Amino acid sequence: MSMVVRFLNKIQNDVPISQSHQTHDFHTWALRTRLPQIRYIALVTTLLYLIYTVVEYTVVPNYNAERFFFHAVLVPSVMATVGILTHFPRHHRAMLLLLILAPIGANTINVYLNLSSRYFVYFAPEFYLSIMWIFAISGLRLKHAFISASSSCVVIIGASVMTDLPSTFINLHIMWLFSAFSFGFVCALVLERTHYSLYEKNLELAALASRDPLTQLWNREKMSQLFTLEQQQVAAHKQPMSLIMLDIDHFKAVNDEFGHDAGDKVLSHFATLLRRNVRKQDHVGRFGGEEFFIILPNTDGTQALQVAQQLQQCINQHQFPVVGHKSASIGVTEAQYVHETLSQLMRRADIALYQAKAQGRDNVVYLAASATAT
Ligand SMILES: Nc1nc2c(ncn2[C@@H]2O[C@H](COP(=O)(O)OP(=O)(O)OP(=O)(O)O)[C@@H](O)[C@H]2O)c(=O)[nH]1
Repeated sequence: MSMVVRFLNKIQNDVPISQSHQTHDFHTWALRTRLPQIRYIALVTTLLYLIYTVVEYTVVPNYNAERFFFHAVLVPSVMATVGILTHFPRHHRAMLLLLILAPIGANTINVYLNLSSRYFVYFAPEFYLSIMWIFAISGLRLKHAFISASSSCVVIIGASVMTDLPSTFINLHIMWLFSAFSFGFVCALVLERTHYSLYEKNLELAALASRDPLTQLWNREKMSQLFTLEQQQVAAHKQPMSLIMLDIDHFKAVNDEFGHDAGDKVLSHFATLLRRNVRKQDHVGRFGGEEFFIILPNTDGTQALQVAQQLQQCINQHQFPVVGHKSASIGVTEAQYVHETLSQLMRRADIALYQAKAQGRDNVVYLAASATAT
């Protein structure tokens, strides 16, 4: 079985998921999108089993309590539980386990109740429907559906060949099982691949929606989200957090003298320079125009001031395309308290930036929260 699972992993990874964490993210995302399907199919299956109980009562001459328990109580309650568990993310593993085991159980019950009875042919379609249900209807991902369907087939075929049913009938029965398995498998594979394309498109759209197209830095909305996430760390671990705001000096002159395209190139170079000279955990964004800002998690004001001074040095030493040397004015501040908003922090950094400009540009100014407190 492990070889088969490895094979399935390979097919899925050809999907083409390259990194394992991305595979994990995809399956988490895919499960979220399939939850309504799992919920409603579980509900419909529960109801159909109850109807089936009534029909079965009219078909089987010696209808007994055992049949009633399996088809009116056990299977419907398992499926109803699956449906209910879809509402509780903490229990999704248990839900999936039940969803994998339920069809194996239902098929084993069918084998137990009907295989040796002379009415077997009437009940055989349940096997074929069940295999299709596992792959194409249940909402299970390919690997889990494969485990559930192949285990069911082992039980069904194993029990069928041991009966004294005519071999021609057994051959036909296995043929139908094989057909249901093949159709179901292909259907689940195609569905999973389609899901993965959707997931990739989703990622692309999310990336487009969160980046500034010219510099590829985060845009303001994304910076806001990142700030909120970092704030949770600040609250949880009592870590400091700082903000740096940068504005290229006399940028209008670049556009006026060298044209808008040259201005764009300077902006892109400036963005790359910032990204390369901060830590991986820092978030660099473009505020619009020639203004940039950096969120520095786990960094106090003094450290942020040092980072800003290093950035100022890098900018001064850099030769920008077409225009050569450019400088920037920089405002620095530290978050004052846990619930300070990004706008409040930016306002303070902006005041510091304005002071840096007022002091003749190419300057770094640090503004403590207490300096603006009223
Ligand atoms: N090339 C280019 N220019 C832009 C872009 N966004 C804004 N600008 C220009 O950036 C310039 C900003 O100029 P100002 O705000 O007057 O400031 P400045 O000339 O940099 O002067 P100081 O900030 O006072 O040093 C304007 O000329 C805008 O047209 C952009 O995406 N590309």
